[in-house]
Amino acid sequence: MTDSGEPAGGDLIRPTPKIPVPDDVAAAVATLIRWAGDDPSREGLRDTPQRVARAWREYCSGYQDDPAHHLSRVFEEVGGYDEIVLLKDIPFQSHCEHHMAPIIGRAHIAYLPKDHVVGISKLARVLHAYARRLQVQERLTAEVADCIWAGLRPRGVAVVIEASHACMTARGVRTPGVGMVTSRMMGVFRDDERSRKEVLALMGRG
Ligand SMILES: Nc1nc2c(ncn2[C@@H]2O[C@H](COP(=O)(O)OP(=O)(O)OP(=O)(O)O)[C@@H](O)[C@H]2O)c(=O)[nH]1
Ligand SMILES: [Zn+2]
Repeated sequence: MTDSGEPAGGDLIRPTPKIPVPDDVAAAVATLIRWAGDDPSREGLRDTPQRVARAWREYCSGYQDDPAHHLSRVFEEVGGYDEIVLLKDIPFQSHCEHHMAPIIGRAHIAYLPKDHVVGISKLARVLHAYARRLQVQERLTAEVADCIWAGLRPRGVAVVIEASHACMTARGVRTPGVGMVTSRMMGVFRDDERSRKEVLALMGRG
């Protein structure tokens, strides 16, 4: 519980603020509903264009988030710790840029520090800042790795992302149960096979 008596992480479960939706955005959603075969003026759909528009602001809130900013505060007093730091199994949601359909997955993000570390939650914040945009999984993986590489200047970065794409499971080829795996290895994790094996083993992908 926080000081105000709310459950920890309460700001994540507050109702979405009712930001004003521009008329043309709501009209576009109403057009889509009509095109899908329904009547946007019927009672159950009356507020849907505004709701959908606000939902999309939330799904795409990463455009208002500067990923590099999350890595600006680092800690140097880590008792000489110079082994792998791994944040494993981070759940995330994104949307594919081809169909704007959900991408749901997990990321494993590791780095080998040189002389400082970052607060561990910041690795997840970097992931979400890029995931909450229209994406392809390859670019998401590369952007997360590149951001950590540039922001922390570590000896190595390894990012592995496993995800399921609703554009493949719920439509199109309709193949449920398939997962896409992408990875980006930088520094020692790219150049040294032993380090790469070690980080992949820690990720459970040895
Ligand atoms: N490489 C990659 N492809 C993706 C990702 N998300 C979606 N796709 C693919 O993007 C492709 C878009 O292909 P198009 O032929 O233009 O679109 P489409 O006719 O809807 O294709 P189908 O999904 O095969 O029905 C599809 O093959 C999707 O599976 C991603 O993150 N990475
Ligand atoms: Zn897609």
